[in-house]
Amino acid sequence: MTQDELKQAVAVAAIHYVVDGEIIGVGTGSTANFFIDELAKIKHRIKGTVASSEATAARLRGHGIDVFDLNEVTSIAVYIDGADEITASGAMIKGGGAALTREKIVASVSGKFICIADGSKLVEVMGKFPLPVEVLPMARAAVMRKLTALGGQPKLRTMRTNAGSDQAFITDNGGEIIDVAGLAILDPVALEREINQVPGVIAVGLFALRGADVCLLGTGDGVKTLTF
Ligand SMILES: O=C(CO)[C@H](O)[C@H](O)COP(=O)(O)O
Repeated sequence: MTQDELKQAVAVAAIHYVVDGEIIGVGTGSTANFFIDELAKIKHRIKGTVASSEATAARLRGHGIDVFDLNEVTSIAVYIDGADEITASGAMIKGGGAALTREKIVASVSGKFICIADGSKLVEVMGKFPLPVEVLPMARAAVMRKLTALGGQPKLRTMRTNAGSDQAFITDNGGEIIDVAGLAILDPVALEREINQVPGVIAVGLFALRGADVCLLGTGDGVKTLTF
């Protein structure tokens, strides 16, 4: 099976976790996009959604699915999102799609976090995928020095402009993303706490303090359910 077929399979499996009549938190990325397309088929069963990015909100609205501002909502039954890496204990690296801050906020107010991922995302030790950290632009250099001191190799995420030059990638929140390579994350909870308290950090893409409750993992042998 291709990686896209595995993503599609876990998106279909995730529909089982959608709670009728409730608000559903929706993540960002290619796997989440497959899920949005599946959710559209049962949109009459849910009250609406909260989106973790402008891109996700646009895709949901494109399907005619209601998207609520988080401030209008008191509870979210379940949050469904992909991951860049996930461990056997449910800790994740997220933020490859630059939506880590909103993803963390929506996940934090959700009853359950269902991670949907193809099998390549399951790792023993996280860190091969560079850890995304969203920062206030004025703190970029200071935070990079701290991340270097922690043993990482930080790099500012850039994007190519229409004019062909590179400029800092700007998130939905007006932040910048630093991708940190070279970390072997042996204690994800401790590292998440440590990076969280660096002034200028908006959010770190480590989801260990609040990890996944369930991971639907797409494999050649079908969708495996890991419960944490
Ligand atoms: O954290 C994310 C976006 O910020 C995504 O969940 C993560 O990057 C996985 O993306 P994909 O489903 O495209 O592999």
